[in-house]
Amino acid sequence: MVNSDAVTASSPTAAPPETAAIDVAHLVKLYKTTRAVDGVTFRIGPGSITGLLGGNGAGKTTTIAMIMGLVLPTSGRIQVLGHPMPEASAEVLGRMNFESPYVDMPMRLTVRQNLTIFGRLYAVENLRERIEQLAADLDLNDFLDRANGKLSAGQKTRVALAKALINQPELLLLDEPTASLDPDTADWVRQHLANYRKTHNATILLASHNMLEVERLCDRVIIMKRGRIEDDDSPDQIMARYNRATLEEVFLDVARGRVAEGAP
Ligand SMILES: Nc1ncnc2c1ncn2[C@@H]1O[C@H](COP(=O)(O)OP(=O)(O)OP(=O)(O)O)[C@@H](O)[C@H]1O
Repeated sequence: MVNSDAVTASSPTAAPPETAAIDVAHLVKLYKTTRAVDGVTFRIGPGSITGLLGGNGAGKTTTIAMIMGLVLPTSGRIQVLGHPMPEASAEVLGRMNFESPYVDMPMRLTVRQNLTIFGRLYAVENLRERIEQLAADLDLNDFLDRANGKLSAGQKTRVALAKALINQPELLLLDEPTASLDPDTADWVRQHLANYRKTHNATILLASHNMLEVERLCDRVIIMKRGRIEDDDSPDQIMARYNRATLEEVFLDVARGRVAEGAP
């Protein structure tokens, strides 16, 4: 159960710009005997890009799903844009959005129809123009009137990103945003996300298996292993601590149980 008293008790009286975009404390999710998330605490400032790294089953998707309010935590508390989740989801959901390759959009509807439905759900103003803008930005025009089910995996990923940006969210949660994209398109999507963050002062939390992506895009990296946070710092600091030149090498160290220098 989410402890809303704890939220009230620890809420800072600071001015809104200092309110964390995401603030989670002692988050736990149990699936029967599996501790998918096992006591996770972090705070993410507005306007930052944070990467969630970890091997298969580390708890990244579950963490993101709880922040979105899609999965209820077993215990712990979550605040998003200064509001407790999932209690205040009505106030918050319109200001955030997410993308996951595991959540498909209706297959028979065209890309334009799908974006129209999501745009209406988010009460987007001037929706037709917004869809045209996204189609131009994300290069969707060649298949805007094709059924979603007839797109390639990479095209679907771009459509999913358009859906995630339709309401110009302040907070964007991305689960492997460049999965199944070719290197050129993936690089271009990363550039788009970096620009979006800059122009909208948006906060982005992304789960990724692409270490280079995280190195290039993220100010901060949270490494998860078996539902817990194993490390949390800037990519440079983490690489320095493990005495490694790339995050990929750090990832292998963590996966194989090697310990960082100076670790407790
Ligand atoms: N709905 C569910 N029911 C039961 N167990 C689940 C469920 N969802 C996730 N799990 C389990 O919780 C753990 C964490 O899964 P999660 O999907 O959060 O990991 P992940 O870090 O996103 O992994 P991946 O990189 O493979 O996507 C895994 O052991 C998984 O099997």
